[in-house]
Amino acid sequence: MSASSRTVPQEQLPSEDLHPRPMPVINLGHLSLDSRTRSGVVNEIAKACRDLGYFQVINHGISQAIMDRAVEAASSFFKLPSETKEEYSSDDLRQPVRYDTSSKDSISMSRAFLKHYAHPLSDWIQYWPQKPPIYRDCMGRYAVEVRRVALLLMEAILEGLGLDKGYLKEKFQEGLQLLSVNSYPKVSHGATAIGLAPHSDYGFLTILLTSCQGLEVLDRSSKSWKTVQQLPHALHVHIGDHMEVLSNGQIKTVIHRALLNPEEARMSIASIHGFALHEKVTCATELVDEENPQKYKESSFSDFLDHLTANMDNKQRNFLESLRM
Ligand SMILES: O=C(O)CCC(=O)C(=O)O
Ligand SMILES: [Fe+2]
Repeated sequence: MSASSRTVPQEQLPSEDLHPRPMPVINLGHLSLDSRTRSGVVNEIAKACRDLGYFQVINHGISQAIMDRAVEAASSFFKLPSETKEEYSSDDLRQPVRYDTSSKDSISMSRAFLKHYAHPLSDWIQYWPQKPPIYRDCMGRYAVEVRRVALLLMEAILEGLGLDKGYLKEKFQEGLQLLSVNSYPKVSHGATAIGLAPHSDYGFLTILLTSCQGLEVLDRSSKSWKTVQQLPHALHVHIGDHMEVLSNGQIKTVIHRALLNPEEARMSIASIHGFALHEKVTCATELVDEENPQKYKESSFSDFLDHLTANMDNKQRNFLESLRM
């Protein structure tokens, strides 16, 4: 993740409204229907990506039970005693599993998180917490399902950019999946209402499952925060830094933040999808020409980790800015 470096600090901008405004909701089931219906959905996704960079998906094929159990596993993990959770603490960003609280990374204002890789599951699951006993099974099932959705979405987004169906398919198939499992307390009197400060996510796209309202996205045209609606059985999707690079700036990364919920403690599970650790992401040559010269340098997830490590205490550690040509 990279913190935003816009001129007005996003922390200081008020949320535009207290009530969620409708956001595009895409029926993913329609992607597998006849080609006319599919291209209608691809166009809807392309428009949402170009205009906003975020949308929600329904009819994605992940059962409510799988989603509920993943949230339950996450919430049970954070209820464990601190000593148990701290077994996973590390300053080394390359550890396969990492637990931390607000203190160290410069964007967690009031958040505890557990981050771990999830694909290929058989390589990583051995490092995941064994407590609570349901964690590996419930989070593993969700991870596999949400990755299937991410691959479907990637294919549709690339198609919407005019790239071939199957563009870089192998690199996406072999790509990494990072789960950021987040826990926020209920807002308490006199404390900051921001759980996670404004930032963008590094990968191509992020799919978020949240237990209750709290996520906000920065609307580029009005420069105001939009509350992300909490629709039953929907998942929220937003574009990350590497999709902006791949599309040569045709679609842009999304600055977002998490507010604490006044009613209840909040859990979220962000599934971030990118290429494999050392695989470089570059602007698609098909989207570069004289009128649209290459706008970003190539980079990998490993380069991103190096950037974060070198800018640990720096709130302006914007990865995407460092790639601009
Ligand atoms: O908790 C949320 O709603 C957002 C989490 C997030 O942005 C992240 O983990 O990168
Ligand atoms: Fe994020």
